[in-house]
Order: sequence, then C-alpha cells, then structure tokens
Amino acid sequence: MPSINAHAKVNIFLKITGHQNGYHTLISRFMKIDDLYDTLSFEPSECETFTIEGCEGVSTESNTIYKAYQTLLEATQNPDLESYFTQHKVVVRKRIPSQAGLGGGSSDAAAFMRLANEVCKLNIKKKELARLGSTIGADVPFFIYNYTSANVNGFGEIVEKFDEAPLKLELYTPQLGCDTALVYKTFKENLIEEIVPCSFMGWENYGSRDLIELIADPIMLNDLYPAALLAYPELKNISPDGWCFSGSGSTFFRVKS
Ligand SMILES: C[C@@](CO)(OP(=O)(O)O)[C@H](O)COP(=O)(O)OP(=O)(O)OC[C@H]1O[C@@H](n2ccc(N)nc2=O)[C@H](O)[C@@H]1O
Ligand SMILES: Nc1ncnc2c1ncn2[C@@H]1O[C@H](COP(=O)(O)OP(=O)(O)O)[C@@H](O)[C@H]1O
Repeated sequence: MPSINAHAKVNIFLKITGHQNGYHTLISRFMKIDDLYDTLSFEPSECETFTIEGCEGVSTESNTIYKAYQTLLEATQNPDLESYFTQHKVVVRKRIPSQAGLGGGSSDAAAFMRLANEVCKLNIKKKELARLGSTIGADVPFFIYNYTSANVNGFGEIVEKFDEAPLKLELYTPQLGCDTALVYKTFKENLIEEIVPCSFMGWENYGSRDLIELIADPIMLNDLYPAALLAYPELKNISPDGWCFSGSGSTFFRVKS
C-alpha cells in the first residue's frame, strides 16, 4: 500500500524582510525533524467523494491534503487521478501537533502531492510541484524539495539546499496553539517598522549550530517570536529560558547537548 512520511520542520532563524500583497517576505533556515512525522497512506476503499481519515477536528474541505488533491486535479485534468481516489482513501497517522510552528498541515500537503505524483504517474517535475504547492501554503515548497536543511526566501517559494548535518533537537510544544495568520498580523501591526535588514546579513551562510550559538538571543533569531508573545501574552509564562522558537509557534526547541 503506497505510503509516505510527512516530516515536521523547525525554523532555526526567521527574519521578515518586507510585506507585499498580504504576505510577508522572509529569509529563514528550515530544518527537517527526522524523528517527528505524520504518515499518509492510500488504502483501497470505495469512496464516493475524496476521503481522508485520521485528521480529527479538521474538515475535509479545509484540509491541506484535500486542497493539494484539488490543485493536482485542476493542473493535470487527469482522469486516472480522479478515479484513483474513488478507489482509495487517504489515511493519515497524525503525530505532528497542530498550530505548533512545525509545518504539519503544509508537510501533509506536500507528502500527498509527492506520493500522488508517483502513484498516479502524473510526471510533474519537482519545480512545478513546488510551484503548485506554494498556492496551498507558504511552507509547502520546502516540504516538496524534502531537503534536510534549506535557506528559504521570498514568501517561502524560493528554497535553496543548505549542506549541513541535521541537528539533534529537543522540542517542547506547550498546550497553547498559535494561529499563524494572527501571529503574522500582529507582527505587521506592531513590529514591521522595526526590521533592520543589515542586522541579519550573511546569516544564510552560517551553519545552524554556529548561528544558534552566535545569536544567543532567541528573540533575535525569530521575528515571529516577539509577535507571538504579543498575540498570546500567556506564552511568556511558559517560555523556557534560552530555548529557540519555531515559526509562528508555539513549539520551542534547543540543541541536544
Ligand atoms: C510561519 C511559518 C514559518 O515557517 O510556518 P508555521 O509556523 O506556520 O509552521 C510559515 O511562514 C507559515 O506558512 P503557512 O503555514 O503555509 O502559512 P499560510 O497557510 O500560507 O498562511 C497563513 C497566513 O499567514 C500569513 N502569512 C503566511 C506566510 C507568509 N510568508 N506571510 C504571511 O503573512 C498570511 O496572512 C496567510 O494568510
Ligand atoms: N493535514 C492537516 N494537518 C494539520 N492541520 C491541518 C491540516 N489541514 C489543515 N489544517 C489546519 O491547519 C492549522 C494549522 O496547523 P499546522 O499547519 O499543523 O500548524 P502550523 O501552521 O503552526 O505549522 C490547523 O489548526 C488545522 O485547522
């Protein structure tokens, strides 16, 4: 039975560089988390409509996996793709916590696109798959390329592999969920005037471990961290000292000694 793992990611650093057409432009180091992933499988089943099992609390219509299916169908108009998902359901074994800054929904969408492209022989090139993925979520292109570590630019659609060994990271995800759109909105309303582009020039050339040691202040490493603290004041009381903050949160991480 076809299946694929959809890994989580952390943002080693995330710096906002501007804002255009409702989206922030950024520069960020994304790192894949080897030991935290969802698993998607295509299981034989007669389905009248596209069926997803295992994503409790998320309606099919709002599920990024369904959006990925619709995007592929629109792009390819491929009848085999459509008929395949009348004969198979998508079963998801969720392990990545939601609203955690770990890219769970985006990773699921990308994993679905990669597996469907292979199983249904859509022959879509990786670059085109990433472009299609970017219409589903800003993080999806990183997961389509599936690098261990990458420098991500633009709105998230420019993904450049960064050659380094993956770090062994300890993650801590508090009960509090952070809404990505709210955190970005809070940044735009309160902090966007304070960005200083020269303050993070060259960060993309440093190894992740070195950068975390060099920029010892987690607030400096991730521009969305102060925004999340403003959006969710209760986060302050549960922020472990010295731990880094991933994406729009709420996951904290540190390098295992
Ligand atoms: C914050 C980051 C950092 O990696 O990840 P998470 O914390 O969600 O894992 C990403 O930028 C999240 O990307 P993603 O989760 O795909 O966001 P989307 O669903 O595309 O967008 C949700 C909303 O966030 C805002 N948004 C998102 C990305 C971006 N570059 N600028 C934005 O302003 C927009 O208001 C958008 O409508
Ligand atoms: N396949 C999916 N897995 C998890 N969340 C999903 C999925 N599809 C849509 N969502 C929605 O995306 C929201 C953000 O979840 P997620 O992407 O995991 O967090 P983050 O954006 O912080 O990385 C969830 O609250 C949920 O409503």
